[in-house]
Amino acid sequence: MSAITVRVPAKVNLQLAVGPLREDGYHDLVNVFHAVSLFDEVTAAEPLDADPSAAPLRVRVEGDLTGEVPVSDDNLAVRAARALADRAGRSYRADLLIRKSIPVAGGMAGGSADAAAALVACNDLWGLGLPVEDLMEIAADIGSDVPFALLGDTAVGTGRGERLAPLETAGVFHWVFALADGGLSTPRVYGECDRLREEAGVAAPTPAVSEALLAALREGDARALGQALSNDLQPAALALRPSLADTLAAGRTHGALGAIVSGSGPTCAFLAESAEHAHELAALLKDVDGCRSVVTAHGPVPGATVAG
Ligand SMILES: C[C@@](CO)(OP(=O)(O)O)[C@H](O)COP(=O)(O)OP(=O)(O)OC[C@H]1O[C@@H](n2ccc(N)nc2=O)[C@H](O)[C@@H]1O
Ligand SMILES: Nc1ncnc2c1ncn2[C@@H]1O[C@H](COP(=O)(O)OP(=O)(O)O)[C@@H](O)[C@H]1O
Repeated sequence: MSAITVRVPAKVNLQLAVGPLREDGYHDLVNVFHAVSLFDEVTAAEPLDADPSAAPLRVRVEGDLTGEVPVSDDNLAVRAARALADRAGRSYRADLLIRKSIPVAGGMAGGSADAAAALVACNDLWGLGLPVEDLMEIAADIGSDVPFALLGDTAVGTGRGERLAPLETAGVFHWVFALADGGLSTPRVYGECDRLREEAGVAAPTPAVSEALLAALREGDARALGQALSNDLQPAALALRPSLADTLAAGRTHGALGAIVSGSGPTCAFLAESAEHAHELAALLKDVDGCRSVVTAHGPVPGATVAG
């Protein structure tokens, strides 16, 4: 096969419990990931030119507002492909094309998604046949959120978020995402979370999964899920981007079952009662100040998958 395309979802964090800062610079987490139907696509193709002096891995990015995405070796998809080639012990070549719909630096793990998609696409293109367990290991070295983009659906991540256990869920949940202008840096938001805790004299709690959240997921109870959503990074994201408080308030006023910053933000996630309610809510939210655009999506959906 000379080109493989992989579709990979964004995530929203249903619970993000942030524990103490570890010596390695990461925080211990309980991170309940939920994959939603907002997708990037990554195509890995055999390079057409046979120039041996050309870079073995090249990347192009298409889509709106992709200015912040590096097209160098720093691109997470390139880093993932390189790590896979290193594991296979050979200098493989590929041209990667990323079609981005997931907001950049938006707290929806778009870069991690592209890395996971590149692993699946190159594993196939290069005929390596590595099992998903091996891809998971490589994924965790690229970033804490990358293993979940391989797995998809709904799962709880512990450690720095890379150790995953799938969660039982029932039914479909309907979401509205309010995308903001500009991104927020993940390390900066974690740093602000530590600073706010220090300022308030509050010790970081040991993270624990919410039983109410697990029950809501098991029962497919959107109303209970809306009540159980929580994000310890939200106060930090709001401190760095105060206008998000207005976006969240607008969603609640318009009847969202739950309103939360997605991960490190600045995307805000709203849980709706139905697909119809999600579309109504989206129409009402699109004129809120500071909101660049609004998209609807459902979850859970599978992780990185070769397109048919
Ligand atoms: C906050 C979350 C929630 O799912 O995602 P985003 O909302 O940014 O997408 C994740 O924890 C982001 O995971 P990811 O974006 O993969 O981060 P990594 O590359 O592993 O780490 C980037 C930086 O974030 C901080 N970091 C990340 C994970 C973690 N458990 N503790 C941390 O303190 C560290 O400063 C680290 O250097
Ligand atoms: N393929 C990629 N897509 C998006 N961002 C990337 C990618 N590769 C590297 N990056 C860098 O990673 C940063 C965070 O990206 P992203 O995963 O979109 O955000 P978040 O961590 O908030 O979910 C971006 O600002 C960008 O500089």
